[in-house]
Amino acid sequence: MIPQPSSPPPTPPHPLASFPMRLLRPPAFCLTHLPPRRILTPTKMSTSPRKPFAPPARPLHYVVASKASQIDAKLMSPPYSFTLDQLMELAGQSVSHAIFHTHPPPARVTLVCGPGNNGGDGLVAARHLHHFGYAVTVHYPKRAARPPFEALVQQLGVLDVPVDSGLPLAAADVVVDAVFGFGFRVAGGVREPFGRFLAAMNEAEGVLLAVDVPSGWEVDGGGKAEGAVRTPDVLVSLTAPKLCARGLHGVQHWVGGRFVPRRLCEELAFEVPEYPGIEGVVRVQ
Ligand SMILES: NC(=O)C1=CN([C@@H]2O[C@H](COP(=O)(O)OP(=O)(O)OC[C@H]3O[C@@H](n4cnc5c(N)ncnc54)[C@H](OP(=O)(O)O)[C@@H]3O)[C@@H](O)[C@H]2O)[C@@H](O)CC1
Ligand SMILES: [K+]
Repeated sequence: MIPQPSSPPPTPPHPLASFPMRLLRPPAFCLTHLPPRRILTPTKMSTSPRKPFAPPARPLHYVVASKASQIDAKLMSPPYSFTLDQLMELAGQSVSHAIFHTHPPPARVTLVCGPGNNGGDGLVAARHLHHFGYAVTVHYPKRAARPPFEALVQQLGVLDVPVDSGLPLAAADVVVDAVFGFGFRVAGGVREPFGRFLAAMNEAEGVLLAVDVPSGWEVDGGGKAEGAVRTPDVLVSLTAPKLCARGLHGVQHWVGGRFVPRRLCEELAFEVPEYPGIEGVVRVQ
């Protein structure tokens, strides 16, 4: 008789053997299954090939100033119930993202902020740009002494972002015009001290980027106040482009503000563009 090798003792069943397999698989978002993270340095970002621009499939919808303020008022009333702080944060963040796409850091950005909400958008953008690695300077000649503007200036102070009241403008690669938006009144021209700041922006070197509306331009038409800013190199329209942006040539045009409920678009009969992926801004021209 050939001795048979003694068989190993039977392995006891795994405690989870009867557990459904699909529950044992790691979920798709499990961190251990993500590919190793690539750290992008500013240099790598600025040299990476950019996606070619494809115009949007749907035609852009332009709004007049009265429609823009109606949209704002509705957004801040029930049932939409946004606060001004929220809208300003979203607007300013969109501007900072558009700057990142058009002019990645490292770069110097000078923002000129006006007395109203357009200026507030500039203050918010300045904070985000600081965190993205830009060298930021703010010029804010007429500070609004009310919420949320005071807090926005304090937040810049904590980051050591200089907030200057006067001129000359700090030298910059990108100059941001956040002086007037759809609240600008063309009658009577540009009042001081803003006339001097618009003139300084027109003389400044660097890319000129306008927030929502080029300052001094008639929002609803082709007119401009004397001393208005020149045609910007980049325009970031907020929520929906204003009528004065129609027919602009040679301007890189972005729209920001990916938060508008479909129901509001239907209620007020306006359209917003489609946004790619998780972007809060989209280039439309
Ligand atoms: N959902 C969105 O899209 C959101 C949009 N938001 C942003 O708000 C912007 C609209 O803001 P806004 O209504 O405060 O008006 P804005 O254009 O900043 O200017 C008003 C100031 O300018 C002054 N002023 C006027 N004419 C003048 C003149 N000729 N010469 C000198 N001064 C003049 C006027 O002074 P006043 O005549 O009242 O004395 C007042 O102080 C909008 O474009 C967008 O950027 C977000 O923040 C929120 C979400
Ligand atoms: K502006």
